[in-house]
Amino acid sequence: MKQSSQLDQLTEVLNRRGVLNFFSRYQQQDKYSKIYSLLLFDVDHFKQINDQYGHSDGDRVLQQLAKNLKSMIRNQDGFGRWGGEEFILLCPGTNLEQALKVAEKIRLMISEHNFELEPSKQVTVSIGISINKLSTPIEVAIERADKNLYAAKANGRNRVHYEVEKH
Ligand SMILES: Nc1nc2c(ncn2[C@@H]2O[C@H](COP(=O)(O)OP(=O)(O)OP(=O)(O)O)[C@@H](O)[C@H]2O)c(=O)[nH]1
Repeated sequence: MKQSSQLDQLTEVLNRRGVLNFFSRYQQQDKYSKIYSLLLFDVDHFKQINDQYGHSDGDRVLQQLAKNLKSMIRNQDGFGRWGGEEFILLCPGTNLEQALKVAEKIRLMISEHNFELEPSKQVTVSIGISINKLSTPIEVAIERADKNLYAAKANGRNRVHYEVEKH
């Protein structure tokens, strides 16, 4: 059982503190994986959903989204709500090819899910990815993923973005 101080009350997935705690345990204890990937995703035009259907339907969308995600991630992954309509998935030992597959699976699953909004509406997410060494601090990994999330939004939303960083 996770402590309630580490769970988000609305969606019952890890909250920010829970994600940070998951990460520090992973970074200290993992002896095998040399890399981790981080997926940062954000519901597209969520303000419009709130405005059109009301805040409680908006809340329900976040709850269903979190529930669906929880059912498809691996045991070793860490998943939580980073804030507002933004979620984070941390995948130990996952390379770019695998991360792109996971992200695309999530994107497609959300875009095809019936959120039972009336009138019906497609809900989509944009996803930014970063691939990191085990020693990379989570703040850096998030910053990298956030740049890619921003690009995914700018390129039209409902998409996954990853760009190799130039050093
Ligand atoms: N219902 C509900 N709304 C929330 C919650 N947390 C944040 N929001 C709303 O989420 C909305 C986020 O809006 P923006 O940051 O403008 O982004 P967006 O409309 O999703 O647009 P893009 O991210 O650019 O696609 C705001 O209107 C917040 O009020 C929550 O717990 N429940």
